[in-house]
Amino acid sequence: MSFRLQPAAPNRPNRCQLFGPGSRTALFEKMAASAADVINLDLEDSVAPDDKPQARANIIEAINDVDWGNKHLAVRINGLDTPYWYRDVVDILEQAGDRIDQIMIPKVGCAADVYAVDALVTAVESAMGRRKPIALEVIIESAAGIAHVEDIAAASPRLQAMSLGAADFAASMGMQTTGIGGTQENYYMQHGETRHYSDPWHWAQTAIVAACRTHGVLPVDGPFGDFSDDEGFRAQARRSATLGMVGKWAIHPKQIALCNEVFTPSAEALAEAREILAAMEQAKKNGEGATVYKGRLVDIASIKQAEVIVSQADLIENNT
Ligand SMILES: CC(C)(COP(=O)(O)OP(=O)(O)OC[C@H]1O[C@@H](n2cnc3c(N)ncnc32)[C@H](O)[C@@H]1OP(=O)(O)O)[C@@H](O)C(=O)NCCC(=O)NCCSC(=O)C[C@H](O)C(=O)O
Ligand SMILES: [Mg+2]
Repeated sequence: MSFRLQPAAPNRPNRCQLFGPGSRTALFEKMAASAADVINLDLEDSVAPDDKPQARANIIEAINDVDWGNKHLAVRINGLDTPYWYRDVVDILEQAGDRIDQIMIPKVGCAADVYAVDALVTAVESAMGRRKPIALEVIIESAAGIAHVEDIAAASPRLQAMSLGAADFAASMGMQTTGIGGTQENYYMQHGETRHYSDPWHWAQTAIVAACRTHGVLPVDGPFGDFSDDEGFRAQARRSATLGMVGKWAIHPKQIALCNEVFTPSAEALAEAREILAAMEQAKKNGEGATVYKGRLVDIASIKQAEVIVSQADLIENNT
């Protein structure tokens, strides 16, 4: 136990991050009208190289002109290994108004990657007299990223969120799969005649959650590629929520409701959390630190567990 308190993560809903290519302007109004908490306008891998300048211009226009309501509005810039990223940052922060909230940095491999973008953002903000500080989010999607995950989580006071990018992560790790998230056919234990499927993303997810929780950053699960597989999406998202992630990406509008369903505590979970708090309140009055709730132990740590669920529900109720 450390005497230092764990810092709180940003107090905003982040159940669903809806992505759309900056080159598909027809999607922007639909994204704005959706039920996603966060919008990620993309300049990176969903935009072909020849379309990058036009996509940048489209996104600047959309930031200025579309009514984004109360959505947290982010732009995914190109990676630091490309010639595009600095112009993404400079053009957006020079030409887009204050409605933009956040820049997402893909393929972050070390803390210095975040430092470099932070330095550029800080310089442009200062030169332009921008009053609203731009937040950052990062994607962990490489072997280097996961190896340096804790340093990355601590890299900038601007950092608000960190996602696992399953597709690039799998490629960087040399994983033998073309699936983006979810169950992988060849990742199982054999017990007698029965296959027990295991979760190849689990280790990276827990490393991300631990790094994020240590440094007050929101941990987010990335894409699930097969948007025709609702149950596969639910299973992946439920595992992520159980591990402490606060939300997941939607790469198709079908996935928005699934994100919101899984990352909003259910009425049953909320009722149980409130009953545990009431049971512990009664225990306190009785001078006890532990008591029995539905035949199981609850103690002072149970109060903190229950408060996670109650505060998630309150946050969503107060912001939607
Ligand atoms: C996946 C898509 C290319 C599918 O597009 P489309 O063929 O148009 O889908 P549908 O015909 O099924 O669309 C039905 C209606 O929904 C609208 N739509 C489609 N996509 C979106 C969206 N993203 N936001 C809002 N609305 C959307 C269509 O216009 C249809 O509307 P209507 O005609 O009125 O009914 C497409 O969904 C898409 O481009 N998705 C996002 C892709 C993307 O951004 N990818 C980047 C993130 S994932 C990644 O980069 C990997 C990661 O980094 C890693 O390494 O893991
Ligand atoms: Mg990627």
